[in-house]
Parts: sequence; C-alpha cells; structure tokens
Amino acid sequence: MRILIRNGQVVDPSSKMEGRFDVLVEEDRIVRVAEQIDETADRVLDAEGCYVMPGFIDLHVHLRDPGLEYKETLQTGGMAAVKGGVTTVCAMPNTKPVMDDGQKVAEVHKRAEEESPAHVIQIGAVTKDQAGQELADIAGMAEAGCHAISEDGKSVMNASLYRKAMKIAKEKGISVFAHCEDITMVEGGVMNADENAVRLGLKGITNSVEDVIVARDILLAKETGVRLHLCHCSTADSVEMIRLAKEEGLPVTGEVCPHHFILTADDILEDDGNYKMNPPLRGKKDVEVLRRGLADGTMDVISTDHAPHSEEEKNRSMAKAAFGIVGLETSAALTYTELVKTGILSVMQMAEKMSYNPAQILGLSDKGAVAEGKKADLVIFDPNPTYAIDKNTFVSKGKNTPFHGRTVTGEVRFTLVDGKVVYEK
Ligand SMILES: NC(=O)N[C@@H](CC(=O)O)C(=O)O
Ligand SMILES: [Zn+2]
Ligand SMILES: [Zn+2]
Repeated sequence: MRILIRNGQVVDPSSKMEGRFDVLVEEDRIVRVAEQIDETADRVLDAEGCYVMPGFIDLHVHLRDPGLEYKETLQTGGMAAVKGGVTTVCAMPNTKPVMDDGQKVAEVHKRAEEESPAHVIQIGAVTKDQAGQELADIAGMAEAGCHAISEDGKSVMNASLYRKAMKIAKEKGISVFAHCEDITMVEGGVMNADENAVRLGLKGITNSVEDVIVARDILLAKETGVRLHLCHCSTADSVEMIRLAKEEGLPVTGEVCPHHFILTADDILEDDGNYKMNPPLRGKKDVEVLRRGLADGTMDVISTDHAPHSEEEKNRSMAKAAFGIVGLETSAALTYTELVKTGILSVMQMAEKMSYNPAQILGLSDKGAVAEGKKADLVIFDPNPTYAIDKNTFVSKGKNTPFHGRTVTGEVRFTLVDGKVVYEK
C-alpha cells in the first residue's frame, strides 16, 4: 500500500524544517519527503492548504477499559483519538482492575491492537490497586511495554514508597508520570479556592495542594535520577519549579492541558459539573504563566487528560460530580485557535508539544517526525474552517466538556496510523 500526500505544508519537529512538500508513505513508513513526488500510489491525499504533521502523541488519556466500559472503551477512545489527530495514546492505569502487573498490561496491549485505531501504550500503576501501600509489579509492567508508571488520579503520599518505585523505574529505564495533589490538603475542595468558589458556595482547592507535591517529586527525582514527567500542571509555581529543575539539568518535563491554558475559574458562571476537573481551573496569573511556560519551552507537552464520564456522573452540582473532562476530539483545534492563531506558539512548537516531545519522553525514536524512514503516523490538519464545538458530534462515549458551543478554528482532515488512513473527515 502506497499513499501520496500532496501539496501540504509539512511541519517536521525532528529537523525543525517546515515547507511545502509531498510525502510518500509505503506500508507503515514514510519513504520520501520531497518538493515534488510523481510516483504512482494506491491513494493520493490532497493536502493543499493543510499542515502535514507527525501524529499527535497524547501522554495522558483515560480509556476506562477494562472495567469502566460505560465511560469509554479501547475502541471508542481510540476512535476519538484518531478523530483528534492523535495516533498514540498513553492510557492511565486507573481502570477496574487497576493496571498493576505485567499480565494485565500485556492483555490490554494485545486487545488494543485489535480494537483501537490508535496505538495504545498502557501506563502502569505505581502501587498495587493504586492503594498506596505496596509497590506494583513495576519490572513486569516495564517488560510488558509500559514506558512509564503513574498513580494518576492520586499521588503516592508515602514518599519512601514512591522513592523505591522511582529507583525501580530508573533501573528499568522507564519514566514516572506524576499526578501532584496532596490529598491531606484537599479538604473536600471541588474547584479553585478563590472568590468564585465563595460565590458558588463550593469548597476550594488551593494552589499549594499541587505545588507541595511538585516540589517533593522534583526532589525525589533529583535523588533517584529517574525521568519525571509532571502531569496536568495548573499553577504558576509548578511552572517556576520546573524551570528551576531544568536549570539544574534534571530530567524533568512538564505538561499542560488545553483547559488549563484556556479557561480560568472566572469562566465558571454557574455550578456546572462540566467545569469540574482535577486539578481545577485556576486564576488568570496561573494561565498567563502556563502560556509563557509553553512558549519559552519550560513546559514541554500538551496532553488532554481525556477523562470521560457518564452523563449521570457529570450532570450534578460540582460538589457531587466526578472530576474530569474529555479532550481528545478538541485539543488540536483548541491549541491551534488559542495558542497558534494568537501567536503564542508557532505551528512548529505545536507539533513539538503534541508529538515530538512526547515521543522523546516515551523513547519512541521513530515517531514524532515527518521524515524519511520514520513511522507513518501522520495528521493532516486544515487550519481554515471555523466552527462551534458540538459535543453531540463526539465519537467518545464521554460528552463532558466545558467547551461545548465554543468557536474554534482548524480541524483534522486525515489521520494515518502505520501508513493507513484510519480517520478522514
Ligand atoms: N483529571 C481528572 O479530573 N480526572 C481523572 C483523574 C486524573 O487525571 O487525576 C479521571 O480519571 O477521571
Ligand atoms: Zn491526574
Ligand atoms: Zn488523568
């Protein structure tokens, strides 16, 4: 099977090259990138006016499979991914059962090959059943292809146990993805602790709930030498601490989700469960610092923290609703609209943060690039159409988004995984 992508604006973050090129794909590889390719192909895709980027790699997704299939499955989550231009997702381990040993991970990897149109990399839990008491089978999970461990959904509050986990991860050459939340400080909070929480009569979550664990985890990474990736950073001080860690040369990276670089708690006009996520929407200064951190390279990754829940779990007061919002089908358009069109990031930086940097963090040297010999995981993104986000068009089972009705520019036209068109508009 040969696919020729013609006349697109190729954005290759691996070489920092951008320009109008044709791309020839043969089987699962990119075989040529050149100004004009006249070879025959089984299929020609017209990318005139579009960007041809490496498929997005989302380091932070909840697929809910196994056990919570009423929220999402490997199949529906995979379909939502490729519709959003995402060709590889990292699936967080807070499933039922929790992904805490090599056998469970191997099973998901095997099923995903059949069921998901996007590549799935299962992330392993840090502790058994995410109970925070006993270490999970980290070695077995590394063996089964976990590129990282994470206790996402909570922090490992026992620092000694976490340090042991980090040492094993370091030894096995895998990363730690950290959800930073000191659970003892949450005190029933459901949104940012500010005047909006007071207005809505809801309990607040202060910035320090995140910041104290970011500080702790960076110090533990410094001691153990493990590669640490900080998930869904929401505060100004998280960015500043990552900046300091990088200045010291520590292998620390940071991620920001679209909702955290777009919305503030001021956008929560009424008590609506679709604005409830962990960490919560913060203040204006935090959003400014997150954006600046993305622009200056302190923050390496844009991920979604795609967290689907049922209508019933979200259609309640924020006091009672589940934490989390979906993101796979909206992140490219939101990022393009809010960061690229506004001049905060170049389209090259968008490709770096949504594909190349995640590939580097996972150690996937043949992904995150539009270059000869690399994997043909590609997205063709049209930066022209302007439309309103409509949750009723989502293929994800989750419709829980605060972005319903928001106007964005840009949409995914084609997504290729392993050289096959798996989504087309
Ligand atoms: N982000 C969320 O609000 N929820 C996530 C858990 C998590 O990412 O911490 C979930 O699993 O629903
Ligand atoms: Zn989390
Ligand atoms: Zn998460």
